[in-house]
Amino acid sequence: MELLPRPRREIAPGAVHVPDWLTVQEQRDLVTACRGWRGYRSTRLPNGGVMSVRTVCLGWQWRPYRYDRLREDGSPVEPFPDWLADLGRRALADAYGRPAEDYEPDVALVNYYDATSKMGMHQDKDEHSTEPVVSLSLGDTCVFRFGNTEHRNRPYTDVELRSGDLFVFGGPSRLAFHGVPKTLPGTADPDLGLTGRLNLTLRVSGR
Ligand SMILES: O=C(O)CCC(=O)C(=O)O
Ligand SMILES: [Fe+2]
Repeated sequence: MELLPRPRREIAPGAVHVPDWLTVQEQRDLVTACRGWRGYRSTRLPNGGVMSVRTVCLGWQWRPYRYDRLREDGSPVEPFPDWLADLGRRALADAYGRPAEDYEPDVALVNYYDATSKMGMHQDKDEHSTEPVVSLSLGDTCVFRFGNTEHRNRPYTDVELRSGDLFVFGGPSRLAFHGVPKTLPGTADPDLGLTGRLNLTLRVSGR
């Protein structure tokens, strides 16, 4: 039960957290869409590591560290739907308080976190574009660590991202290191019908 409204907050220049941005119905619809996308899998990294999140890409396949037309098994990538680009424009406009008609995201990473998944500190730097990243969270709350553009260590700010929250990072924060040190299992509203956490990041590939 939400008691205190959480304010919109600029975490760093160009990095804005907008709590409770999605309505409950929009969250349900997004969960349904996420269930429809096929091929969630743990990404294997060139250093031999395997990510603990399971990911499906839309529009372009992220194959660390580049975007590709095809998935690893040669199958086609799920299309990036027009409605998701519309949602991205609305998100950007609300986060920055300015029109965003020219924002044209063409790739999304949809990450599923189970109770033990995390994501290490990294930069989203495989896009050939300086356009912002739009992040939408569903299900379990997580600790989202938003750092600086220099390195993966302090200073950083830990932000709780809950279901329905929007986070946008662009401008001077576009290449800030960020990660998810943990989720808080069991915090999702049972009515959402999602065990764990989903995060969508909308990006402009620049391809
Ligand atoms: O799950 C999140 O909130 C962040 C995901 C992320 O940083 C990414 O997909 O690059
Ligand atoms: Fe990222």
